[in-house]
Amino acid sequence: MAKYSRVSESVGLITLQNPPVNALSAAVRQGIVDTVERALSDPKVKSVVICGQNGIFCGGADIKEFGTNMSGPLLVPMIHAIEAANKPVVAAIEGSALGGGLELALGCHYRIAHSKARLGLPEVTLGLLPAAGGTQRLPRLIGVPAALDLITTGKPLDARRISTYPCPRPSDLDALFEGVMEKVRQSARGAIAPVACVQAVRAAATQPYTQGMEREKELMATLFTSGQARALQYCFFAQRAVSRWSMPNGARWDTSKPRPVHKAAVIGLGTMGRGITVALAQTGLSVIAVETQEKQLMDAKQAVSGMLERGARRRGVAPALDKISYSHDIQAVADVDLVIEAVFEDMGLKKKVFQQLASICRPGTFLCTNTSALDVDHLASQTHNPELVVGMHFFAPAHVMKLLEVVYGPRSSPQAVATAMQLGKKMGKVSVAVGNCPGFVGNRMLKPYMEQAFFLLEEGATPELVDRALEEFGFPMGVFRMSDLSGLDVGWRVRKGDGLAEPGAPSGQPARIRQGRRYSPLGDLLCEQGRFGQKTGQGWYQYNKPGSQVARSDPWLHSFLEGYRAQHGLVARRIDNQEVLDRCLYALINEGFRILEDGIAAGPEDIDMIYVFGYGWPRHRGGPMFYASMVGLGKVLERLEHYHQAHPDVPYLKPCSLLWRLVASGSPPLHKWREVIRKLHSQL
Ligand SMILES: CC/C=C/CC(=O)SCCNC(=O)CCNC(=O)[C@H](O)C(C)(C)COP(=O)(O)OP(=O)(O)OC[C@H]1O[C@@H](n2cnc3c(N)ncnc32)[C@H](O)[C@@H]1OP(=O)(O)O
Repeated sequence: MAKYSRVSESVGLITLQNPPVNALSAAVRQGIVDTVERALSDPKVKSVVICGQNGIFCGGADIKEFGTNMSGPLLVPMIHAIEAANKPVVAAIEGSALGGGLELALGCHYRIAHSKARLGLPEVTLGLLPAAGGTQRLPRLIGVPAALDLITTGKPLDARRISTYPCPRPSDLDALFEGVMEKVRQSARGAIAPVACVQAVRAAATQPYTQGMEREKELMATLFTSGQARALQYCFFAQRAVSRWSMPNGARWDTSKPRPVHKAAVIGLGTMGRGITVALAQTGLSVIAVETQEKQLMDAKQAVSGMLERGARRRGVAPALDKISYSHDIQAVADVDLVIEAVFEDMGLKKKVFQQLASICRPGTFLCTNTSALDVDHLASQTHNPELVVGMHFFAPAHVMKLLEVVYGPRSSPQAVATAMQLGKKMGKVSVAVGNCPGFVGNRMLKPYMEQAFFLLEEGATPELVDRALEEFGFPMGVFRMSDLSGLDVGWRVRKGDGLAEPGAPSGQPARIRQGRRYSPLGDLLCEQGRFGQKTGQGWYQYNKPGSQVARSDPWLHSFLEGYRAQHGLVARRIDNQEVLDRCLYALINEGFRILEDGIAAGPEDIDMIYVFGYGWPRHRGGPMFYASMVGLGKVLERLEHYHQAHPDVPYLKPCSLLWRLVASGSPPLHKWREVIRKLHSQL
C-alpha cells in the first residue's frame, strides 16, 4: 500500500507501507500508481516526495511473489511514469533502498539519502538482474565502472556525498568490459546472473536508452525462469528460516528464551580457539582466552592481536584488543557466562576439560564444545548439569566462516540451544540447530562424498579429474584440493580412532574391506608417507614448499596410484565428469535424506544452509537437498540404485527409506517434505 498526504500546502507525500521492509508487492505498486496520479493531477501540488514508513525506504520487489502469477502494475512502466512526470519527484531515502526500491529512486528526479542509508542492487544474489531500468539508469548516473561494481556484486553501499565520488571516465570501454567479464566469470563459478549483469550494463554504455532497456528485459526474461534464480531465492528464505529452529522434543525458537552472554571463555588456543576468540571479541564480548602451554599461549596472543588489528583496519574501527584477557590457568573462567572448549579433537582430553569446567564454573554457566564430530552427550555426562551443554561447531577460520552448527544432545535444555543460537547470530553467523550424531550434519554427509572420491581413484580417476568435475559444478575447491588444505592427517586420526586405518595393509581385495564394507586405504597410505597436504608440501598434489597454496599435479602420485591398482588387481577404466558428480553428490545427498529421517536436521533448509555456508556448495544450486529436488527425486533414486547394484559393498549408495517414501508419494516439492517426514516418524 502507499499512503498519500499533502504537506506544506504544495508537496504531495507518498509513503510506502508494507511491513517489515516495504517490499513492492502488487498492492504497493498499485498504491504508487494511484498516489502518483493523484499528486500529478492536483493543481495545488508542485512537487512530490516518495518515502517509506518505519525507517526503511524499500527492500525491493516482493520476493515471495516471484514464483506466483504476478498481478498488479508492472515496475518498468510505473517507474517510467514517475520519470516522465511534469512535477519534480524526490526519493527521500532512510534505511535501505534495495533492488526495485533503488530502481524506483533512480526513476525519481532527485534522491536525498540519510547518512546511514544503504543503497544497493542485490538482484544478482537472487539469480536476477535489476530489470526495472537499474542496469540502464545507474551507469548513466554514476558511470559505468561504479555501476558495474554495484550491479555485478549486489553489495550495498552507504549513502555518500557526491563530492567524494571519483569522476567516472573509462578510457577504453572494450578493455573495461572484457576485464570485468573475466573477473566476474571467475568469481561467479557458473552463476549466470553476474554475467547477464555485465551484458546489460554494456548495453547501457553502448546503446541508446530504449535499446538498452530492451536488452535488459531480454536478459531478465532468461534469468527469471532459470533454475539458478529459483535456487538463490530459495537460499534467501532458507537462510532466514533456519533461525526458526525446533527440536524433536517440541522445543522451539519462539518459546525458548536465551540468556544474555556478556563474558565468555575459550579453552584451547589452536587454530580454532584463536578464530573463536577473535569472533567473540569483535562481537563486543569480554573473553578469557585459556591455553595451558606457555609457549602456545604467547604465540596465540600474538596471532589473535594480529587478526584483530587486520580486521579492524579493514572495517575502519579500533581493534578490540582490550576485550581479551589471556591465562594459562583454567581457574580464570570461574565467573564467565559461557565457555567454548576448543582443545585438540580427542575425547579423553575433552572429557577431562569438561570435568574441570564442571567444578570450576559458577552454577548456570553454559558449557559448549567446538568438537566437529565427537559425542556431545558423552561430554555432557561429565558435568553435573548436562542440560547446560551444547556443541558450538565453528568452521575454520572461525572469525571468517559464516556457519555455526549448534548441536543439541538429548539432555540439552531449550535455553542452552536458544543462547548458543543467539550468540551465533550476534557473531554474524548463520546458526543452524542440529541433533547429536557422529559428524553432526556437515561432516556426516562429507564422509560418503569423500569415500566415493577415493573409490573413483581406485577405479581409474585422478585427483585432478575428480576436482575439475566438482569445481566445474561450482565448488570453490574439489575434494582433494580441500583435503590438502585441511590436512590429510585429520581424517587419518579419525579413521584410526574408528579402528579403520591399519598400517601396512596386504594386497588384494581383503585389504579393501574393513568392518564388512568396501574401504579405500589410499588416504592412510599417503599419511604413512608423511604426505599431509599443503602443510608438508605434498598430499594429493605437490607444492613448491610446505605451506604453499599453489597445487601442482604430482607425477609421483599418479605412479603411486598405478602401483596401488596393480597391487590390488584393479583395472583402471575411463571415468567421466558425470559419474564423478553422480557418485559423489548423490552419496552425499542420500546421507542428507538419512539425516532427515533420523531427525538430526529439522528440515532440508537446515542441511542446505550448512552446505552453502560451511562447505562451499554453490549457492546458485541452492544446497544439496534443493539440488536433489531440482534434479528430480526419481532420478536421484534411480542413479543411487544403479550405483548400489554396481557396488553392493558400499552401504552409502543404498537409497534410504525416506527417499523411497518421497518418490512413492509423488516426489512432493521440498517445502512439503516435512509432512512426509512427520508421517514417517509417527509410524516409527
Ligand atoms: C520483477 C523482478 C524485480 C526484481 C527486483 C528486486 O527488487 S529483487 C529484490 C531485491 N531486494 C532484496 O534482495 C532485498 C532483500 N532483503 C534484505 O536484504 C533485507 O531483508 C533488508 C531489506 C536489508 C532488511 O534486513 P533485516 O535484517 O532488517 O531483516 P530481514 O532480512 O530479517 O527481513 C525481515 C523479513 O522481511 C522479509 N523480506 C525482506 N526483504 C524482502 C523482499 N524483498 N521481499 C519479500 N520479503 C522480504 C524477510 O524474509 C524477513 O521475513 P521473515 O518472515 O522474518 O523471514
